[in-house]
Amino acid sequence: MDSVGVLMTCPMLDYLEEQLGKRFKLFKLWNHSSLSEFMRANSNSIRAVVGNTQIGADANMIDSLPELEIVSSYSVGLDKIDLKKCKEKGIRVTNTPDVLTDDVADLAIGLALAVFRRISEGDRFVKNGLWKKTDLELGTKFSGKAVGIIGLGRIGSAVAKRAVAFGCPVNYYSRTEKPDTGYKYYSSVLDLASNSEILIVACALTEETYHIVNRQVIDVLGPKGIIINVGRGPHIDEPELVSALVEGRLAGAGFDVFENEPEVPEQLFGLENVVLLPHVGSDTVETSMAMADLVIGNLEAHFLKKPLLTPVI
Ligand SMILES: O=CC(=O)O
Repeated sequence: MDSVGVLMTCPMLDYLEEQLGKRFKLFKLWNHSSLSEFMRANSNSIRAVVGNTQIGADANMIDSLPELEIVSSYSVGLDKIDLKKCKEKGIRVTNTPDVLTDDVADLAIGLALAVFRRISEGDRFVKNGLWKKTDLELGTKFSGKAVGIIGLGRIGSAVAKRAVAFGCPVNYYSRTEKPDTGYKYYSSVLDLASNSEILIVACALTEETYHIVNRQVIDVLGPKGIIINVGRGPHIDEPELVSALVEGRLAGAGFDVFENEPEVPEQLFGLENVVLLPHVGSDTVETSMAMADLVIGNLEAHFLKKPLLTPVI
């Protein structure tokens, strides 16, 4: 397979780069300053693209690669891939589900705890020597709070399971009610928010879920409410969320994702009740390796004409 051209769109994991380099003819897009020159010279050799949450395969890229057969994404999210175009052109698509579910769900609960119990704030407080002068303000209990989950897929269900272990009643919104969950279903996000004390966004980003958390949702969650986002930045109307936090119309928030990563609204930097992470939901050693192995396994399966491990298309 070492003559098969595989294009990586941006740096991901050293292990993935090494392993792809051992098996395929690897092209690294970020090493080329002129995209058009790169495409002119190499587009006919590239049969696979490996993208991620930053750079996937948009319509432009797909159209520039006439020999493209497969997009193997180093992510579970597919929002950076033009799926419609892939379908039209018969290009296969794979992602990395399941292996990252636990990590993302762990992080959602971690962010909730960090916000409710002031963990990041307390860390800054101690490191800045403030403990000698005063006490950290009281936190808020997390156990038992009504948790509202947007999206009860793999990750949302794993978040729900963890929330139950904290004694939290679980509510959820999804397009359709899931049978036999034991959780309370709401067919509107607005109703979910008005019946929850913490809202956790865990759904896929699609046209329907863009800005699924808007001003109205924020307002019904109210000044005691907390929002956690481990989905995608564009799930939330970010300027509205920032205003709500700055004006005290929300109690706090924890974000792993933002609308224009790696840009983060600077108004959030001074807010102690907001915990910010650089999109690291699946970034553990164990999970990153497992994701890389899936990316490679899907490519190998495709070029050996075997069934894909985790096909999307
Ligand atoms: O955000 C992470 C992913 O989609 O894998």
